[in-house]
Amino acid sequence: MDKTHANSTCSNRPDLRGEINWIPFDAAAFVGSSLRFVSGDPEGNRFRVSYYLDSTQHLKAKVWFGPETEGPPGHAHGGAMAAVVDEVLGLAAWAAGYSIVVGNLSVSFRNMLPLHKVVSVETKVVSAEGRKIMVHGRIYCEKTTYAVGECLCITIQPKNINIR
Ligand SMILES: CCCCCCCCCC(=O)SCCNC(=O)CCNC(=O)[C@H](O)C(C)(C)COP(=O)(O)OP(=O)(O)OC[C@H]1O[C@@H](n2cnc3c(N)ncnc32)[C@H](O)[C@@H]1OP(=O)(O)O
Repeated sequence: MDKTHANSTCSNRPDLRGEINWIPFDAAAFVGSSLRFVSGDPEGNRFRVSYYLDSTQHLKAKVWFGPETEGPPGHAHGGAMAAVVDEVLGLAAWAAGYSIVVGNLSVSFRNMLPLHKVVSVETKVVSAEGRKIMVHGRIYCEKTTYAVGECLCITIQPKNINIR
């Protein structure tokens, strides 16, 4: 059997269902419909994304990396992984109640991510000091970590961002 078809959680099918105890999170209802770059095209060939909150209210995402995310042959572009980390970790801060933009993003690429793969993204708001909200996260599937991110978010006045 093709290894990539060996189990349903890492299959080639864009199965974006959440895991047990994850509840769907409607990002557009929360921050508006501007998040088109990563999660705005659920039928497209770049990314397909579903958001969830886990039982501890941490934001999670299931992400399919489609053929248009290609960088190295057959694998995701580092910028594609960074874009996912940027959106998901930034959104995690919003989901935790902070109106932010991302001020600084660090992404460490740990393994090449095959195209057509569904992976998970986990997030955790690790600190909030003044206007600085630090969010950590990771793109992974089962025991494989593809990228690790550290995202410094800076709070802004909600009136300074036009949510639509
Ligand atoms: C509805 C939207 C939903 C979005 C969901 C999230 C997903 C998308 C995530 C993104 O991609 S956001 C887009 C990419 N980010 C940007 O375009 C941000 C561009 N930068 C800015 O707009 C400003 O630089 C920023 C609002 C971040 C800060 O400007 P301010 O003038 O408001 O703050 P200031 O420069 O006074 O800094 C405030 C504090 O933050 C710190 N800081 C600001 N920018 C920083 C930075 N880049 N790195 C480290 N620290 C930074 C700064 O040192 C200072 O620390 P202290 O209070 O301790 O002195």
